[in-house]
Amino acid sequence: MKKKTTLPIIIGNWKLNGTKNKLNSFFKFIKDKSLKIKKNLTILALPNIYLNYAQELVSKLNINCKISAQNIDIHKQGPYTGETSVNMLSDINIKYTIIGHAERRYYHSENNDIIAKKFILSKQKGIIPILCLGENQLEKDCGKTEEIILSQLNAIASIDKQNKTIFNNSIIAYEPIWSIGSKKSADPDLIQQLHTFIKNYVIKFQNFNIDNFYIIYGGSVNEENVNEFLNKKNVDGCLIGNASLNKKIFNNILVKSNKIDK
Ligand SMILES: O=C[C@H](O)COP(=O)(O)O
Repeated sequence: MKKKTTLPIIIGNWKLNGTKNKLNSFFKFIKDKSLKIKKNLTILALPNIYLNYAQELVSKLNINCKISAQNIDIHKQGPYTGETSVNMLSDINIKYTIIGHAERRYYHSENNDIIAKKFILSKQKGIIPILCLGENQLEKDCGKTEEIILSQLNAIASIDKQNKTIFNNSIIAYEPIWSIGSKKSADPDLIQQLHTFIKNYVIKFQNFNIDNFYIIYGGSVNEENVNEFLNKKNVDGCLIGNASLNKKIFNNILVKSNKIDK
């Protein structure tokens, strides 16, 4: 993000889904609809095996959509079978990666320390981290939402205490775990409040020196509710799972979000 990003940021996360055929049909649809995504920063996060293919496809079709990875390994190279490094992403010109998605935290036991290391690694390589954080249902029920967010932010801030610009050139995706894939999106007013909480943390930590730092919401976002979130202050965009898998729905989300002035 060398120059200021144009908001809103709409990120589709295909998770463990997709084929070459699906990608062809998805981007062809977008192209045919002459989608007005010029205004948005639109990103599609794909399984590693499709990154290069998708990158070439959007370039060939001249579509204004960036391609992101969904994860990186904690190492840059070496005997780590099955992993993909930040160096490899950079080698194929990928500029974004999701870090610390709730599904990585849960299914792959990634803790705050691992995620903080990945965050730093991607920043060192000039790859924009899309850092996911958020509380689970139990933590929410116990009133621990802010405490959890704080511990996740502190893990990043404390990995290099001298670096008071660590959150610059990054995207934070606040995703309450209970809302992911549940069709139970969060209350947009609450999201505004929590995004403001996150932003204030970063402003204070960096002593107002914030630049190219964005906070987006994820969790059961669809074409009906997307603008309820985007209309809120300090909501710079959305991270969308299920609804990004359907080209027509994702297209509608992009068209709708383009009408928002941020
Ligand atoms: O990465 C996307 C989020 O996990 C949200 O997924 P969802 O839109 O299917 O709830």
